[in-house]
This record gives sequence, C-alpha cells and structure tokens, in this order.
Amino acid sequence: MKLKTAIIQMDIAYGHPEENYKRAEGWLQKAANEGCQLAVLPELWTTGYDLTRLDEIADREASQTIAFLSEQAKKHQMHLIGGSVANETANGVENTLLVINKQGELLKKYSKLHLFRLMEEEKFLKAGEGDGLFTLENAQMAAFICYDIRFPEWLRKHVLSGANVLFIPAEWPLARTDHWRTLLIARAIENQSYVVGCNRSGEDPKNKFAGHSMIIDPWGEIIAEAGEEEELLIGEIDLAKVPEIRERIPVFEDRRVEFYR
Ligand SMILES: NC(=O)CCC(=O)C(=O)O
Repeated sequence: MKLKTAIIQMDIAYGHPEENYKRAEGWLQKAANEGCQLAVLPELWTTGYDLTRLDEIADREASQTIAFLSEQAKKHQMHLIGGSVANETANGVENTLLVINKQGELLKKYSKLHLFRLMEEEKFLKAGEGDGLFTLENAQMAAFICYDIRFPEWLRKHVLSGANVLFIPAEWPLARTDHWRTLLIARAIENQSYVVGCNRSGEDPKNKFAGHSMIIDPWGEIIAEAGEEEELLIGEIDLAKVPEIRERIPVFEDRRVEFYR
C-alpha cells in the first residue's frame, strides 16, 4: 500500500484559533490539489504555545477542531493526522492529537505523554495516559507529539504492538534543529519504520521554530525534507518497504529481551 502524504509545515498565528483554521483550510486545499491521500498538521496548531490564555482559547473536548477536520477530511477524501490542539477536558487542558479518516470519523485521540518543561507545559497542561496506536487503510500506525521522540522506549512499545508508520507533529525550536533531525532518523532506523515528522515554521514571543519536517523510510533514508520556511512537503509512504528492510537486517528476530526487559 502506498500513501501520498502531505506534511503541512505552516506558521501558526499565536493565540488565534480562527485565523489558524483559515490557514489550515488553505493548506489542506493545496494538499488535495496535489492528489495527497493523507495530510499531517503540526503540534498545537490552533493556538501555538499561548499557554497563559488557555482558559479563553483551548478547545473544549477538541470539539471545534474535530468538526473542522472531519469536514475537511470528507471534502477532500483525505486521511488527517490532525496535529494536536489544546484540548480542555474535565481533567484539565491536554495537548491532544487527533486522527480522522477520509470518511470524517475520529479514529484516535492521543494526549502528549511527556510534558516539556523548557516550554512550561507542566505548568499549564495535563499529561496524557493513553497510547498512540491506530489503524488506517488496514495498516497499524502510531502517533506521538514532539518531545515524546526523546523517549525511544515509548515508540518501541508501539512498534512491538505492530505499528510501522510513526507520526510526530511538533513545535520544535530552531535552537535544537540537530536534535530534531537526528532523533527522527534514529527512531526510523532503530524501529525499521516510517517516521513522518511535521514541525511548524515561524516564531512566537519565545522561540523561533526549526521547520525541517521530514519523511524518513525504514532504512533511515530521507524521502522528503523541508527547509525552515512554510512549505507543503510531499512524499510517498510505501508499506512494502517495511518487511523488505526487516528481512535485510532482522533486528526484531535478533532481540535478546531476557537481558534487557
Ligand atoms: N514542543 C516540544 O515538545 C518541544 C520539544 C523540544 O524542543 C525538545 O528539545 O525536546
């Protein structure tokens, strides 16, 4: 199965959800015009990191964003890894990723497991407690959010459950571009899986962001990589490559878990 995939490396209007819905609508139209079957949005794309105003701008139960993405998915017949949003729940505000299929159905909500202190997430957000697994087009996939990629054991747990396409929406600062690129490539090589990292571009009052979204194949080869600026990045995910690579180097057969359980 092959999936023509669009990464929407957009700039985000700080604290302005209505403006960001408009921007995302424009980018999704462009992805549809290019014949993409799946599109990925960045982390916290409706609000950016305007965390001190979450009481005004968070999306209650992510309902407005789910309605928006569902309509867009149906209109363009495109699966959406709908980035993440500030999701106001009874538990507090979570940083929640949404997966919507092309029929407009919500397949998955995943709330960021590891909160990132350098951007004060722990002061304003509640950490999630669920996994990132979902099935799309009969293939098992998983999604994570930004800082989560620094925890290889978390991604590996999903790969051992069968996921072999790993999506990572992010707001990763320019100051650590090398970490972003290196960690994404490493996660692809060690898990012999596709890695699709969707970062934002632009800046907010505290950070300039790296861009450099990437699609990396299970051998670790970069299929597509964006620059720092806004861009619609397109590449193909070919699931047949996964068993091919796992046969070439049978890492999963060679594990000796009795020594490192
Ligand atoms: N939004 C984030 O989780 C940023 C993570 C990050 O910058 C890092 O270095 O890790």
